[in-house]
Amino acid sequence: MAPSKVNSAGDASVSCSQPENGFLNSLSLLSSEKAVQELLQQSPLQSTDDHLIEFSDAMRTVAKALRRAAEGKASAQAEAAEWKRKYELERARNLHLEHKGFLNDSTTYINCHMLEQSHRENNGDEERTENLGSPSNEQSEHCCGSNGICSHEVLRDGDRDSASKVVPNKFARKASFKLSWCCKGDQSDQHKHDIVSFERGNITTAERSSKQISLKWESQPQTVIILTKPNSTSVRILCAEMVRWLREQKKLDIYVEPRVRAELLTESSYYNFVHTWKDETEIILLHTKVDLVVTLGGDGTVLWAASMFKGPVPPVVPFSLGSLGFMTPFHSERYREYLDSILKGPISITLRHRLQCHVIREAAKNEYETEGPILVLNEVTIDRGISSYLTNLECYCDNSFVTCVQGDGLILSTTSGSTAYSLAAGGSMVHPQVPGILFTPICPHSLSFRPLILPEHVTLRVQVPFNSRSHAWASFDGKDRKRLAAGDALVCSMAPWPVPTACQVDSTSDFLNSIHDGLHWNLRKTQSFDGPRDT
Ligand SMILES: NC(=O)c1ccc[n+]([C@@H]2O[C@H](COP(=O)([O-])OP(=O)(O)OC[C@H]3O[C@@H](n4cnc5c(N)ncnc54)[C@H](O)[C@@H]3O)[C@@H](O)[C@H]2O)c1
Ligand SMILES: Nc1ncnc2c1ncn2[C@@H]1O[C@H](COP(=O)(O)OP(=O)(O)OP(=O)(O)O)[C@@H](O)[C@H]1O
Repeated sequence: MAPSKVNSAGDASVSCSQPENGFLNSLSLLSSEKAVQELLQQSPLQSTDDHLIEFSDAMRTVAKALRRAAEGKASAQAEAAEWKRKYELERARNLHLEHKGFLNDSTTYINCHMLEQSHRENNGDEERTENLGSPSNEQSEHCCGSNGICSHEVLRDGDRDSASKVVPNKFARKASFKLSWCCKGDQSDQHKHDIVSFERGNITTAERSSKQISLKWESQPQTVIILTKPNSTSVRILCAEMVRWLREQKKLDIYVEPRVRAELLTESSYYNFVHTWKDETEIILLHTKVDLVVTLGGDGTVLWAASMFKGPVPPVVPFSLGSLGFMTPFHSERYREYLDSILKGPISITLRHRLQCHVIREAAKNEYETEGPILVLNEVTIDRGISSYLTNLECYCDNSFVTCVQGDGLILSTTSGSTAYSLAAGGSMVHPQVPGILFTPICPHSLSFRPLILPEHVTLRVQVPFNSRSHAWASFDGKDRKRLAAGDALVCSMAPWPVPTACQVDSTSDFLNSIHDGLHWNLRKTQSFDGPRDT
């Protein structure tokens, strides 16, 4: 009988030494197959299997340990980056103050103080000093008491000491305001943190989700920044008109971008009073000077405005001069009427949450090499860029494995961004006031990949694995593309600084108007009355 062999893969191979004898060959084949069956049931193979199972278990344990180590590293790096950013912000602020002589020159101190005082008095605004400079003793936790929160809490403008008490900024010219959560048209007594109450052992939910947020100025706004869509004649004309009106009728200080100031001055030297800034350091400090942001353009201009404020954002009034205008409820023709009532207040606002993203490089030797955070109002997208290969993205939520995205990419979106790219990729539309993060795949190569909505408190990590065929690309509100190489990760969580946007009516009406007018949501001709019906 011809000898039968089993190769390393467990396949049987038969050597036939006498090919001329067909009958004998068939016989030997049959007996070889039998021998193979017998061999397969023998213990050496069984034990090989056992070893393989043991080995793969061990590999899995090693992989798990490696993943945990990588996760620990990523979150430590994210935390380090956040501390670095805070340090840099503080340093920039100190440099700026030093530059202005506020810190060292006592003469300047007094002069500035007097100047500031006289400016306030000229504006009939002595009250503002009290608001900003001397929080009363009862204001131990929230200076506005329990019925609402103040501007410095929403804007978190960093003027707090380590014990989290408000450090009064004597020179701040910013108007202060108070936010309160109203329910069915009434001012609610409940503070924003009263989401649940525990009475007599029962847990009940407060009606937080139905509450409209109202902003009430506690001192008159004095400084407005106008941000405009570039290369638009209608925007340029409106901007010039609005600057003149705000100056002459409302006596406001006005900031515009350097490009816009140059355009205004080309038109007339009248616009010499308009302020601008020179460099990034001054942009970082804008939120300490500006009371209100006005945008003239479409949604892209609102995104642009939000991106200028890497920390706290003053209330934004978005005027619609674009094609879609999901976040721009104010019609530009009626700007006088709208601005008049907004400057008086109170106004309904939508607190639009932003996501804070860190790119963590595998190659970073230490936390100082980690890139600074990027804040997005709509979404961060991780996609395949120009690569023709599927993305392979490992996703974790608070260090638990979520899934691997194999497809064109992944969108991590805010609820404000739910009507933008995420919607086009099949995500749900979510009211902007709902706190959450949307996890929406882009063209997943799988039949069962439904989009997710995760709670606001989670930290998401999207990692390009080492066995990925190509790089991935991250983009932030459709801008600023960054390459993610194998081993790089993007860590994303809710940012502490929302964008407060003024509502035309209220948060819910504005959202519904946008999906009806902007997207023609569920538009269908009404079925006619005549025809068959249930009897
Ligand atoms: N396939 C898509 O739908 C797709 C692709 C790429 C980017 N985008 C979106 O474009 C945004 C960048 O906007 P841009 O103006 O700088 O670029 P853009 O000029 O290309 O305009 C994108 C369009 O998206 C609309 N849009 C933006 N934010 C929106 C929102 N929150 N809700 C509803 N519609 C919104 C804008 O009105 C505009 O019509 C990105 O954040 C992304 O969401 C969408
Ligand atoms: N001040 C600005 N400086 C530089 N770029 C800006 C500025 N404002 C807007 N942009 C950019 O210009 C582009 C178009 O802006 P925007 O979306 O506001 O106008 P639109 O396309 O006419 O309106 P819509 O978004 O409604 O279609 C966006 O990509 C946006 O990022």
